[in-house]
Amino acid sequence: MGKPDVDYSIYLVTDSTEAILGKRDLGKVVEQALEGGVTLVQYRDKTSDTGHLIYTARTLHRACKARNIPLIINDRVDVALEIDCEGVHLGQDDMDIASARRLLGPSKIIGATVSTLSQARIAVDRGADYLGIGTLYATSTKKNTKEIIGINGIRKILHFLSVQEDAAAREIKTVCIGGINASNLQLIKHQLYAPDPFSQRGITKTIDGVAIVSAIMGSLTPKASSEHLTHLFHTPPPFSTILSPSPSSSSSSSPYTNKPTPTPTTLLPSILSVPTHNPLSHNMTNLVVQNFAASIALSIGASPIMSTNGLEASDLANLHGGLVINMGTATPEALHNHRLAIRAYNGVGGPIVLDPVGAGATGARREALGFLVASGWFSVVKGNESEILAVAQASGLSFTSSYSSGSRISGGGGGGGGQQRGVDSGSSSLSLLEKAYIVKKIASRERNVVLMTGAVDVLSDGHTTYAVRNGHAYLGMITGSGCTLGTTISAYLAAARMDRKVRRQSDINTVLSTILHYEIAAERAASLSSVHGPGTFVPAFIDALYQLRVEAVRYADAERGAGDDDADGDIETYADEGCKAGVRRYPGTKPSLWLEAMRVEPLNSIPDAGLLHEEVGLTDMDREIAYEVKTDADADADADMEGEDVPEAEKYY
Ligand SMILES: Cc1ncc(COP(=O)(O)OP(=O)(O)O)c(N)n1
Ligand SMILES: Cc1nc(C(=O)O)sc1CCOP(=O)(O)O
Repeated sequence: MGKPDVDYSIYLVTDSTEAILGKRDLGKVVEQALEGGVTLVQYRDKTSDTGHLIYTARTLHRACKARNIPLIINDRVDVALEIDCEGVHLGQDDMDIASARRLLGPSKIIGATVSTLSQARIAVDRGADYLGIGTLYATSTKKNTKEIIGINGIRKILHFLSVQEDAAAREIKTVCIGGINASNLQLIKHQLYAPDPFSQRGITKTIDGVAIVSAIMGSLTPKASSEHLTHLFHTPPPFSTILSPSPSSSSSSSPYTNKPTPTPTTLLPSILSVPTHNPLSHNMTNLVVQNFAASIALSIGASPIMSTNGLEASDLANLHGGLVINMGTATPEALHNHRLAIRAYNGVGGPIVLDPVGAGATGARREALGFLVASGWFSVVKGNESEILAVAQASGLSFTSSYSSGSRISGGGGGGGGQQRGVDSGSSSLSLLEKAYIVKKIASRERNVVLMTGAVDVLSDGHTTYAVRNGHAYLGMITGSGCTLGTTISAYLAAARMDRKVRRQSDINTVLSTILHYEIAAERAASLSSVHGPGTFVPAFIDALYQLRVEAVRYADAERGAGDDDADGDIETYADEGCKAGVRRYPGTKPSLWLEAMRVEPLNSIPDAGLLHEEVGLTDMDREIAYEVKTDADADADADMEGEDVPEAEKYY
């Protein structure tokens, strides 16, 4: 008999302990889970004697066979042989795979637990059919787990398998295990699909399924729980619905070809969407910039709310706004609130901007970043060079520079290897291509937009990468210009999702529009004769943000043919006193628009030439992230952030 074609998607691993099963009958619970759609069952019983194991295994096998679902026996090759079920699952301390294969023959399924690259390699070589990779997150179901490897540990093993020469490694099935439940399944699946823009194949391995114990066996309604988990596995999370490309589309034609360079015409709709929809910009930002951020949001046509209370985040998330999480002055309590808000916005698909202020400065901040990254998904991550390098590390990436110093440039170090001192950006020793490579690699892995700010901003969504040369040095001399760019991006993303014309465009174009609005406003403000330095720059900058927004509305109106200052529609709404002042000062907006001042360079070919070194072992950060998730009880932020000793943040652009 040939090996069955196995669907690994929802892999039920049973548990007979009272803590999970209670007084219920194992067979009945498994029956209900089968009704709910689990696709594979493993009988795992660590305490019963052999007679009982065989008796129970037979009962379960009957139930599974009735639904054409394979039954796997944990640890015990003898029991599997005796009842002639479909296979076994073997841990590192169990019978070795090659011996099991000899006993069971080629038609049986053999799974192996792995938590390291070498274990994965050996399991493939010895003929395993699938790998149970774990422990993903710590779980009370199994207290003696050997190593909590977190998302990054699983990513490394998947990546390792995908770059092996042999098809056996590349094609072996994989599930992950440990702490998986309905609240994290979609995020896990999303995070473990990590296309590699620099891989010849364009796409790297992802998991074929999730192995679950307590979320089904401990449920009072195993059928409903299995149905729900099945649904979640096959449904993209709310936050990813506008992402592209899908895994299938990426394999046929390369998704990494760059789109045409944006033009004022293509960017204008997203500029207009903010005043049109007046989106909410929900700021969980640092103490230093709250006032400034609110003023900036108002000036671009958004509606700011500076709520740091996680308990009201779900109400706010339902108002279709955008959230900014800014770590500038994060405390343990703030992190706890951030996690609540991240979950609320992810739950409804609302955009979130992460501004990891000062993430490279201290261990506490790196931990905080790990905590946030493990809490959910961010539409955009923006930061200066050292902050983005810290994000790379939290994402399990480390880089070796071959262009500049030849040194290791993994996360947290400022300026190509030095320690970030404050939260200011410091100097850089990375070349533009190195920055582009790093930004593209993270964006591709996280499937979001990553923006590294600096004299030249670099942004990428993993497919398209741009360098933006607009802006003015005064932005780097005032407090909060980086933070308030985050606020501006949140409003733009929210407006894009509310706008029929912009909704389908990729987030990178929305972020690009935001940067251009922001930085061309800075250029304009700085050029005024009334501006003598950073002090006079600030009010002029707020004015200019406002004026550019008004001019864009007028320009669009003129383009549509209305042409006069008293036109109806959008123009009527925004033609207030300040608007008229703006127009008097900058007449002749038709037919040209300030967007024509954009200095955007598409970075079409970023070489792979040894820029990246992906670590093969687990980093301390991986363990930290895994630890943060394991304690998931939401009260855990407190202890983790003890010892925060960084002065209140001043964020320089
Ligand atoms: C799918 C899957 N993956 C991993 C395990 C763990 O197996 P093992 O290492 O043998 O540990 P115990 O289950 O025996 O505690 C598994 N059972 N299933
Ligand atoms: C059986 C098992 N093996 C693990 C490993 O890491 O090898 S973790 C685990 C228990 C998973 O239980 P739950 O889904 O309730 O978290």
